[in-house]
Amino acid sequence: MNALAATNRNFRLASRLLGLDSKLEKSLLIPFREIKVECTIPKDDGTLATYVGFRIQHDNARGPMKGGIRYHPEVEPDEVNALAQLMTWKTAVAAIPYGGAKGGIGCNPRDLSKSELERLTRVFTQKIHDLIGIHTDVPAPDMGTNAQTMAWILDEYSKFHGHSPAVVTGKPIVSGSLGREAATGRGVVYATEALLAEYGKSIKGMTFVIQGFGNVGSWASRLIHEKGGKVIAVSDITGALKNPNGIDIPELLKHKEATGSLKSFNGGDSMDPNELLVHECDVLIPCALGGVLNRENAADVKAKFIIEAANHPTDPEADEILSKKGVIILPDIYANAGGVTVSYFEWVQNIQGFMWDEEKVNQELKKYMTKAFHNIKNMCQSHDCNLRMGAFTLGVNRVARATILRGWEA
Ligand SMILES: NC(=O)C1=CN([C@@H]2O[C@H](COP(=O)(O)OP(=O)(O)OC[C@H]3O[C@@H](n4cnc5c(N)ncnc54)[C@H](O)[C@@H]3O)[C@@H](O)[C@H]2O)C=CC1
Ligand SMILES: O=C(O)CCC(=O)C(=O)O
Repeated sequence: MNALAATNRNFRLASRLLGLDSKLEKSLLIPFREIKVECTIPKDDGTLATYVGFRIQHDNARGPMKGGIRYHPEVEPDEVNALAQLMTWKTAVAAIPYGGAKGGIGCNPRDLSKSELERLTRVFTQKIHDLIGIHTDVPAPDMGTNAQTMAWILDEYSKFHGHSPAVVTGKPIVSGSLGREAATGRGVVYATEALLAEYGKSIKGMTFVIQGFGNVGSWASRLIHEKGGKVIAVSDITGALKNPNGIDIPELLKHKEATGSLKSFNGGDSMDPNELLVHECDVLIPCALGGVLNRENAADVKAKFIIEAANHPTDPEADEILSKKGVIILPDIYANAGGVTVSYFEWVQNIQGFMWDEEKVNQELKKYMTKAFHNIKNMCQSHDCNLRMGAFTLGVNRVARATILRGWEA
């Protein structure tokens, strides 16, 4: 099932549990604005290349729209639409005053030089600068983008509107927030701890398999390792490796930093990346692409818990198979909300012109993640549903209430 159909399906199931009427359902589902732009840049060799960029602004009933910008060859409008909608429910689950948006450019950032990436980011910003803003839509990093990308967007945007650090989050520390780079991975760990505590378990001594070793996957791995969890398999686009005794994550981070790859690390054996998702473990954490758990592999998954650090890693068909097997899934719109929560702290700091220390950022993040988990559990009890529907009903209900209060449902 494609990402948008899957997201719409989860929304409709939640809407039914909440008893929303069809007019309100429609107004919650239809995106506010869909932007598509062609970005032509000179390549380093003098030829011209054109890339298609999107920004889908889904909903602003609860505040400015918020969400990352992804650079990946598979970026296409339906998926960006789904990701934008997920942001609307995620910011509501996290109880931060934002709506949802997402953007992306169809390109392979690994094939572009740094100066080509800078030119592409600046052209994209020139095309959308009038449609984003501190109180309208605030982008952030996602797959294939990082703090440097955000610094280029800020610089280009500021040429048109004056210096405006709060127009993007996930920026370098000079005007960003301490703790933002680690925030999604840290939030994943807080969420995992909250879930495991329900089962009388903790991270220490449990086995973890992690798909993706970029921003989210590497921070989640590092923090799990620090807490005594055993990361027994990891993968990225360059390959996968396993070690039943636990991978030395600090050494792997050094190896990745030095070589740019997981390949030829001597602290583990290489493995088939497709086997990674069905590898024996206590906790599986997908931290890369959407739809990786699907009807082809769901029946073979051996993990007892799945923490959705990636956005929409589980196809609805897989959801059904996994839930019949008794696998507990912590859904993306909660599990990876640490990133956007610290983005909110960054935005607040930029607007106030006052920087928090890292301890305060992490303490506040833990407070928001813990509270959201308990709010989700309450929805699970009152609607007799699983964690995904608990999170969806929580998020959709908050957005529905704001929509009605603003008189937008008609
Ligand atoms: N960066 C953030 O703050 C947030 C990211 N997310 C989600 O987390 C996921 C990862 O994002 P980031 O870590 O920021 O991206 P990133 O670009 O820093 O890292 C992505 C990682 O996935 C790996 N990867 C790509 N294709 C793969 C494949 N076929 N098999 C295995 N690994 C593969 C890459 O090699 C890389 O290690 C995405 O789904 C993103 O939407 C969610 C919330 C916030
Ligand atoms: O930090 C943000 O504003 C958005 C992060 C994001 O794109 C996501 O949570 O999927």
